[in-house]
Amino acid sequence: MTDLVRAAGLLVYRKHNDQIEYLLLQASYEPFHWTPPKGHVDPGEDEREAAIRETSEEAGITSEQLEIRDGFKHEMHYNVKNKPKRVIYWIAHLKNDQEVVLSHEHQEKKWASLEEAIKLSKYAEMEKLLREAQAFLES
Ligand SMILES: Nc1ncnc2c1ncn2[C@H]1C[C@H](O)[C@@H](COP(=O)(O)OP(=O)(O)OP(=O)(O)O)O1
Ligand SMILES: [Mg+2]
Repeated sequence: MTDLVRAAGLLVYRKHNDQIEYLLLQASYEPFHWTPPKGHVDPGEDEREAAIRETSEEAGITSEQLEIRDGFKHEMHYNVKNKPKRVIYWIAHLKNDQEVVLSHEHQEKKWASLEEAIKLSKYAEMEKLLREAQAFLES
């Protein structure tokens, strides 16, 4: 699998009035899709390091502000331009309610409930991640 594209991200959540909200970012390029902060794994990096770095770059949230939850790791696969892509996600709790700062790669941000997040992200693989995360967080 030499041409597997490796990416990783953090499904960042906060609790607002007892409701879990997930951070989604909208790409500033077509198809203007919504995903959690994530991106490609750099040479010499592992997935978890890449997930933390991308969250810092894309949302301005550093690891000190996050608690990455033990016991949850989700792998998803899809094709981009006919090449297989694998994205590994962890769940991370945003401990303080600080401002999300976008990079040029995204044009909008949203703190979304489970159902809002499923609608925004559209993809079946994202719905699976979100439902699994919600079940984990409610257990
Ligand atoms: N879960 C998914 N299932 C199917 N297609 C998806 C999914 N997420 C995104 N896509 C689509 C949207 C785009 O057309 C294309 C690439 O999107 P994406 O994987 O988010 O990479 P990206 O290059 O925009 O960002 P990144 O560098 O953060 O990985 O795949
Ligand atoms: Mg990205």
